[in-house]
Amino acid sequence: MLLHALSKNHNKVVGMKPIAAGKENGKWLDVELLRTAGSVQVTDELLNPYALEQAIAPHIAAQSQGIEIDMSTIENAFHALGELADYVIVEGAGGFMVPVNATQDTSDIARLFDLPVILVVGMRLGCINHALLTVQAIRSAGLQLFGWVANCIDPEMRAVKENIAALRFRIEQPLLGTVPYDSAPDFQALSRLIDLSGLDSRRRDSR
Ligand SMILES: Nc1ncnc2c1ncn2[C@@H]1O[C@H](COP(=O)(O)OP(=O)(O)OP(=O)(O)O)[C@@H](O)[C@H]1O
Ligand SMILES: C[C@H](N)[C@H](N)CCCCCC(=O)O
Ligand SMILES: [Mg+2]
Repeated sequence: MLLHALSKNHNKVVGMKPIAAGKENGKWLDVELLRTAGSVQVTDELLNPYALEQAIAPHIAAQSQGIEIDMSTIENAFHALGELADYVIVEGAGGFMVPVNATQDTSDIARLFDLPVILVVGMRLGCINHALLTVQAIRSAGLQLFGWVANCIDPEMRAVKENIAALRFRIEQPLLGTVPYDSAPDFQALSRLIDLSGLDSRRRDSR
C-alpha cells in the first residue's frame, strides 16, 4: 500500500526486505508482495539479500543455516536500489528491535541509512503499550518517526476507534492511514487510504 501510494507521484519506487524469515509454499511472501507493488524491477539479491528458511527470529534462522547476517551486504543492496529508484521502502522483520545477529538488530538497519521510520501498529489488545514503547525505542535510537499506520488485524477488536484516538493523542507524528481488516486485500485500491504527502514537504524542507 505504501509503494502504491508513492507510485502516484513518483515513477520509480521499490520495496526492500533486507531479511525475510520463513517460506510459504516455496516463496517468501513479503518479497513477492514488494516485488509486485514496486514500479522498478530489481533482482531478488537486491530486493531481499537474506532469505531464510524458517519463520523464526532471524538470528536463530540464520544460525541454523550456518549464515551470519552481515550489514555490509544489506548496505550494498540498499545503495544499489537507491541508484535505481526515487524511493526505497525498507520493510523490517518482526518489529523494531528484532535481533539479526549476535550484536545487531532491525533498528540498526534503519540507523545505518538514517531512515525515517513508519510504524505499523497491528490494532489489537495490547497495541497501545506496544506502539508507545516502539515510539520510545525509535526516538532513543536517534531516528525520526515519520508517521504511523493503524492496521486492523483483529476483526473482533473492541473500541478500535477509541484505541486509535488514544494513540493519535500520544504520538506526535501523523497517522498516515487506517487499514481495514481485509482477508483478500487489493493493495492498489487500498492505497487511497494512505497519505504520504508529508514526504514531499519533507523533501522540500531538506533542499
Ligand atoms: N489488515 C489486515 N486484515 C487482515 N489480515 C491482515 C491484515 N494485516 C495483516 N494481516 C494478516 O496478518 C498476518 C501477518 O501480517 P504481515 O505479514 O503483514 O505482518 P508483518 O508485520 O509484515 O510481519 P513481518 O514483520 O514478518 O514482515 C498475515 O497473515 C496477514 O495476512
Ligand atoms: C517469522 C516472522 N514473520 C518474522 N519475520 C520474524 C519474527 C521475529 C520475532 C522475534 C521476537 O521478537 O521474538
Ligand atoms: Mg511483512
